[in-house]
Amino acid sequence: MAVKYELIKTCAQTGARLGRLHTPHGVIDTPTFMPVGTQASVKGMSPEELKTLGAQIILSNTYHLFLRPGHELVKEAGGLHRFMNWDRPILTDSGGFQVFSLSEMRKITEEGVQFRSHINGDKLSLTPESATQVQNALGADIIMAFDECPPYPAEYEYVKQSTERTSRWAERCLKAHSRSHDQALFGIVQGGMHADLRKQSALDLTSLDFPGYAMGGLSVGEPKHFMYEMLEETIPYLPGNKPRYLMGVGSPDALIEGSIRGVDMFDCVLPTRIARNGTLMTSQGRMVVRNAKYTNDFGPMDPECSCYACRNYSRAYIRHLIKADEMFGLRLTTIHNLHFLVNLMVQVREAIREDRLGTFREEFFEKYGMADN
Ligand SMILES: O=c1nc[nH]c2cc3[nH]c(NCCN4CCCCC4)nc3cc12
Repeated sequence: MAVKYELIKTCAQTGARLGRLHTPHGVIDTPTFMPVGTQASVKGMSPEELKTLGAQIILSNTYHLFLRPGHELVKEAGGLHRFMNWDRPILTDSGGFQVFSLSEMRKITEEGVQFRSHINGDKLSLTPESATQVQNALGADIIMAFDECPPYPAEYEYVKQSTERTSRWAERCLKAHSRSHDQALFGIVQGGMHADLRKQSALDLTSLDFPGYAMGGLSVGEPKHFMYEMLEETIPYLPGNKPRYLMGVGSPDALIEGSIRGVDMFDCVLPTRIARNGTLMTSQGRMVVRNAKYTNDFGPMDPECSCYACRNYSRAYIRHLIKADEMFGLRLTTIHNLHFLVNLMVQVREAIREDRLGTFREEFFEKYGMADN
């Protein structure tokens, strides 16, 4: 098994676990946050800067790379690691979610999904087989089964049909997955906000014995407590010796709450996306550095932060760069936000090691201010 999960310990105070995920391109300490590099680049970041801030694995998107530049070109370049000069682990999402969140004119059948490219309107399709073959060509260490992420809200009957189809698609992905690479194919549990459908989906997928399991269909606009409830309804049916990946989740509160419930892997565009409009995650909560009140503030963005941006630049300078539309400003806010979440997971792992993640949660929320950001 080229990708192997090693459970180190479970937190005595919560259901969190400390682990290490071994992959062909290196080891990942879990729980982990994965920066998102949708089009084979974490926007504005060099691989060296990502390593300096502590990123151990990054995510890229099959949908985007399938549309542009095409998986054949990436394969010809020697695969995604070579193409983007990132020699650590990569995970690729399978494309189903992006088809529904980005493309026009979609048609979903048992075969797969037909859609129009959001770039040039070309009529395209993805199936469990083709999405798996594209990911085999891209060469990520961890690839995802092709699934449907039902919209929220959705009728129970629709979610039931969609979830059962996703289970059939998962089996087709396993059959299509070429074993010639050392890639691990993870299954994605669906089931909407319905405990019975979540349980059935987990049982269907674990019967196929994937090396890891994602929980999809969440972080789609539902209230956060629904998401946490669905984690509690799903995780008991997933094997303890395999990693659990909560897709699309990246606010500080959700990373802590998800870790407490036994999630090992997270990804989200949130830190990089809000950085590009000058919003920062700091130990004192969210801060909009382009706000006029920072015009003459010559202190660091976050006094408690040790990132390159906070050690070398002031709020006034970064505010100026953003107001002046200088690229460097957004690079600094991105460096900070990514470092903030990667470092938050360092603290979460430390708290698990010391059996005090419940206490850490209280202390963090006290300073950061409550959830939903
Ligand atoms: O069910 C899923 N299957 C495959 N990939 C997914 C990716 C997902 N990403 C999200 N949520 C992303 C939410 N994100 C929050 C910050 C702003 C942009 C949207 N849910 C997901 C579910 C899935």
